Amino acid sequence: MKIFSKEQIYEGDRFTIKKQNISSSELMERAGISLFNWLDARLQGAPVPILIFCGIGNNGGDGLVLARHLISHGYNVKTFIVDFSDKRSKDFLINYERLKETTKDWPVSIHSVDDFPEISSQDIIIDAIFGVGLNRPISDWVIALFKHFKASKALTVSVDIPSGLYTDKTPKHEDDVVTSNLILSFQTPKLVFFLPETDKYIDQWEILNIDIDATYLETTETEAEVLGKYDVLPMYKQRDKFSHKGSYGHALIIGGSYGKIGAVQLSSRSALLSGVGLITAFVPKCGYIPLQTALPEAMVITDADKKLITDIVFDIIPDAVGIGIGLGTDEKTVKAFESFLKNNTAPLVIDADGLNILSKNKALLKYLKEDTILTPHPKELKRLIGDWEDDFDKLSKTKAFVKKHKVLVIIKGANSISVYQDKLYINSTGNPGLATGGTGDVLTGIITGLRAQGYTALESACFGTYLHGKSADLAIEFKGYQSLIASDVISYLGQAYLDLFKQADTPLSEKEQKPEEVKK
Ligand SMILES: NC(=O)C1=CN([C@@H]2O[C@H](COP(=O)(O)OP(=O)(O)OC[C@H]3O[C@@H](n4cnc5c(N)ncnc54)[C@H](O)[C@@H]3O)[C@@H](O)[C@H]2O)[C@H](O)CC1
Ligand SMILES: [K+]
Repeated sequence: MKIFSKEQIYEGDRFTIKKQNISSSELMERAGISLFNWLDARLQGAPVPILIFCGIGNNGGDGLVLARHLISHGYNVKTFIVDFSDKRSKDFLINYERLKETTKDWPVSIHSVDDFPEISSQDIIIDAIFGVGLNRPISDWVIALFKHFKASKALTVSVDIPSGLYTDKTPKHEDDVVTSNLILSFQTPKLVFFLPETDKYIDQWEILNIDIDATYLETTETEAEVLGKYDVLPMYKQRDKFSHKGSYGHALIIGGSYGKIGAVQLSSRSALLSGVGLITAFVPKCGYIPLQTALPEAMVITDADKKLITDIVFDIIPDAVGIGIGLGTDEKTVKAFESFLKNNTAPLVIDADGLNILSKNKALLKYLKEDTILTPHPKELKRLIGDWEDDFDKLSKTKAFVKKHKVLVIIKGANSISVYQDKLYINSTGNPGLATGGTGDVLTGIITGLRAQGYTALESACFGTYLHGKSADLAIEFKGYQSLIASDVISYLGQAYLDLFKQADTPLSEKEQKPEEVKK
């Protein structure tokens, strides 16, 4: 699913209005009706007090449309105008008048703390104060209103985006944003829904369709995309009836040091279960017996040294190499890594100590072949690209790094982001159960395995992170968050593949309804 920027959202509005020959207030009507349909389907006419707080721009306008439809369907609604500016938008004003026609009374205006209404924990707050148009610091009394919402403990539903959240920067203080329980966002999720620093403002979100022109949605290139099952499914490569083990590539995992052989075992096993035809592990001598015992399907090549990798030489021709897991950063290993980088021609995935060696020896970056995949967690990324001011700065610095070195970087985290050629691909699977040792080794193994099977760097990164997260999602249903270990993620990889072809068995939600159809 594409993530449109604020400018692209406004452009999509203009395009749709022109192409469908509708007015901007008709588009706002759709937005308000989609909110109404969503709420009505859940509330089923319940007389719960609904307090709608509207700003003076189009986000507020959406709130006014919602208020009108709820009121005319008999709901218990109180509408407030948060009067932070007298520059009311045209469509706000149209709907302000329309609401008056419906209720025969003006909504209540709030100008200061003295005007705040009492809010009970049983009420529902609709936050339609600021949408994507927020562009400067918010007045103190409006921030006090956000705090008043929070103190009430009422269920809070934000229209489009929690008020106070910018689309392109991180808020300075936590109190500057409405604490919302649910965001009903129009047409496209916003990038801030997926970033670690803004995660605390995002509880649940749903996308409401407002029929923005389909051609515009399809043809507009976006900076970011969030990848779900139907985005990765076309990447899947079917297996051919007459294929043999040579058809699915030979992956080589290079890593391990004394006490860290398990990492190589996890990576190699993951590569195997990702579907690779052959797997070889290159380890120090101490890894020979453990690997041959625990993973009989793997071939093992050993370094001359017992405990460390000191010279990476082998006589196989791998289709992809994953290097760095459990490797250590001993001087001899650094030398071996350097000479390997200079000579390697196979598609490459670098993780863990491989990344740490690169960070300490930036001169080695020039040896990275195009489309090398780097899989840093945030600390490794910081060592690689330097510190950042906020998540947006982190993304732009990563993009610059990716462009300069012509590589692909996967920023690992709750929503792992693959950064490639100026674009961000956000993974949608995974859960906090993955916060445990070894899961990164598993990811490296899966991605190396896919790469060896002929998936492109981008496909391997996107499909690999998807499968990795999906395995964990399926595994926790039986293991729970606490007891999930990296080996479980590998065990459920087969289920994650099978799940790609399972049909959704949930009925179509209101999201798929035509927004024009107000339910009677
Ligand atoms: N395609 C869609 O997604 C549609 C979305 N809609 C809704 O429109 C808003 C965006 O509306 P806009 O009028 O551009 O902005 P806001 O309502 O978010 O902002 C209010 C208004 O206030 C000014 N402003 C910004 N920051 C401040 C501040 N700190 N203090 C005072 N005033 C401020 C700003 O200049 C704006 O004019 C979107 O989120 C959706 O809810 C459309 O209804 C349909 C299409
Ligand atoms: K809002």
